[in-house]
Amino acid sequence: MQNPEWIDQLADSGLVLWDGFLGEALARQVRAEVLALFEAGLGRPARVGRNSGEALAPAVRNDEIFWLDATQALPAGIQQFFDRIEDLREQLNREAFLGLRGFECHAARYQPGAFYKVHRDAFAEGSNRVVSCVYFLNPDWVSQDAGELHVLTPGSRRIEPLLDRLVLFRSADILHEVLPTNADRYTLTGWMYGVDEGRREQGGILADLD
Ligand SMILES: O=C(O)CCC(=O)C(=O)O
Ligand SMILES: [Fe+2]
Repeated sequence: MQNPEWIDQLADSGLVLWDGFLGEALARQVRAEVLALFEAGLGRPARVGRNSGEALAPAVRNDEIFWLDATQALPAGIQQFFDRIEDLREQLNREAFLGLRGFECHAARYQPGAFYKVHRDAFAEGSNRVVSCVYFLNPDWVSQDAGELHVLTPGSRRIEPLLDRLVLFRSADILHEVLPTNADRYTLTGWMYGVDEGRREQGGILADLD
C-alpha cells in the first residue's frame, strides 16, 4: 500500500504542514475549550527538562500550559482532536513501523511578550519523543501579532499560528523556536512517543533517514 502523502513528507523533509486539520467549526470549538481552561485559572508556568531535571526557565520559555489527561473525560472538541491524532499514530505504526506507544499533550497560552527559545523537542539518544504535533488555535492572527513558529532546520521557515493548522515534525531533528508574540496565542502541543531506550533501536523510517 502507498504511504499517505503526509507520511512521505514527514520522512522526506521532517515536517508536515496540514491546514484545515479538523475543519473550521470544530477548530473553533477546540479553541473555545482551550480558552475556557485558561480562563478557569488552570494554566501553570511551563517548565523545561524532564523528571528530576525539570525547572522553571523563564529566559528559555515563558508560556503557560495545562496538561491534558487522556484517561479523564476531555471536553468534546479536544477529545475529537485526540481521536484524530490517534488515527495518525496508528497509520504511522502501520505504514512506517515506528512503534509509537502513545501521545502526551498540553494546551499552551503565550501571552504578549511570551516566547520559547530555540530547542529540539527530543535528543536522538535516550529520548522517547518521536513526532511533535503543534495545533494552532488563532483565527484572527495578523502579521503584527508575530509569535510565528520559526523552524531553523533544514531550511529557515516561519509558520503562522493560524486556526486549524497542524504541524507535525520529527522531534529529534527539527530545531525550532516560538518567536515573541504580540497577542494571546493558543495551541495544543503534543508528542507521539516510543520506547524509552531511544528511537534508533526501533527501526522504521525515522531511523533510516539519519
Ligand atoms: O507553539 C509552538 O509553535 C511550538 C511549541 C514548542 O516548540 C514546544 O512546546 O515544544
Ligand atoms: Fe518544541
